[in-house]
Amino acid sequence: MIHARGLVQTFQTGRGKDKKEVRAVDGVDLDIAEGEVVGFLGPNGAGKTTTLRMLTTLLKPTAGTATVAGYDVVKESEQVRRSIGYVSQAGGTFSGARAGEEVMDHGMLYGRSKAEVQKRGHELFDQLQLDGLWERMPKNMSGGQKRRLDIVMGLIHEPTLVFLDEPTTGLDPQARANLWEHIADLRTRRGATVFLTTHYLDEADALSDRILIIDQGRIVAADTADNLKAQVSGDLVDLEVSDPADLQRAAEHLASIAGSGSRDAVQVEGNHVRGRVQRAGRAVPGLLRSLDGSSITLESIEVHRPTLDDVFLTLTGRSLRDADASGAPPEGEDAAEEAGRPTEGARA
Ligand SMILES: Nc1ncnc2c1ncn2[C@@H]1O[C@H](COP(=O)(O)OP(=O)(O)OP(=O)(O)O)[C@@H](O)[C@H]1O
Repeated sequence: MIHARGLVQTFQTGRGKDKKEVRAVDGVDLDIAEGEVVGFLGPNGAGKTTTLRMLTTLLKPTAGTATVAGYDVVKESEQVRRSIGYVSQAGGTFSGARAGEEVMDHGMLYGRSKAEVQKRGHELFDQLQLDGLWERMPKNMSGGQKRRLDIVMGLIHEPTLVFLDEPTTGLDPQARANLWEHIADLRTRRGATVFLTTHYLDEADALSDRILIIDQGRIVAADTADNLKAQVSGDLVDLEVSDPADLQRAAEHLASIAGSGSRDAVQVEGNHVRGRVQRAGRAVPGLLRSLDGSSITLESIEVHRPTLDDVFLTLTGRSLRDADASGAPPEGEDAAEEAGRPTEGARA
């Protein structure tokens, strides 16, 4: 469904001697099969949107090739646009018509009959909790309602390949949960292929069959959430020691079952000692006995299964939450080769 080889996108930023080149996407290979839901995860500025814009034909690659639904993104961009649904991060601008009319126009643009679009449009309004808003002007909708209308527009022509750029950003928790259900449904009921970017770890985890992690323009991991988590060595054991004088001794006990067994495998912070332990569920009872035997008392003990953030930390040495590409130039400067962005409001 989606295949890319060596995709690169560079942007020129700054002027005169401050001029520099940003490699927003730096050699991305992708293979996404029909019916897969793939989560594209990475910190701000990692290159997610830029990759998506190349795949949806909005930006011409600086180098590399990609086919989407069997069509070349550069040579057959029109066919690519006809074959996909796209919900951009920024959302669309609307013409000033009522929401229902916008949806009707958009669906009919794709050659669907009026009756079909009307039926599907009302269904989507219902499913995305926009019921009663068919006659409302988008400009009089709340941010969350407008976001959901963007999603209706991206899905109205029943595409079997859907690109969603941070679909749930700006939605309240209930609308978010509702949209998750809808995305899961796209695959199970309609057999659609979904490629979604997100920086919400829980979202990627809950929805995706497979997760691609991008950092600084490069894919650093591609696997199921479970397999990625299995790469992180062990569960995090967090001991809170009652008496700070016992911290170093507690650290030695934890180190004896953690990672390489060396004292470096554990960290001390405040009253806490933390380290990664293989199969903590089995190792912890013995640890508690040995701490007890040394008269070290604990306030608490917690065991955390690895998260996708731990995966990112293991791969890059940074936490996904703090890994925003600092020092990156502001977006929108001197965009290179904007490849014929469709008219405002039109979604491919
Ligand atoms: N038009 C542009 N001109 C200059 N630099 C750009 C442009 N668009 C993106 N960049 C830079 O390219 C890098 C990748 O940006 P991109 O928007 O693809 O990241 P992202 O992973 O989607 O981030 P976010 O989660 O914040 O949307 C960033 O350093 C960004 O500042």
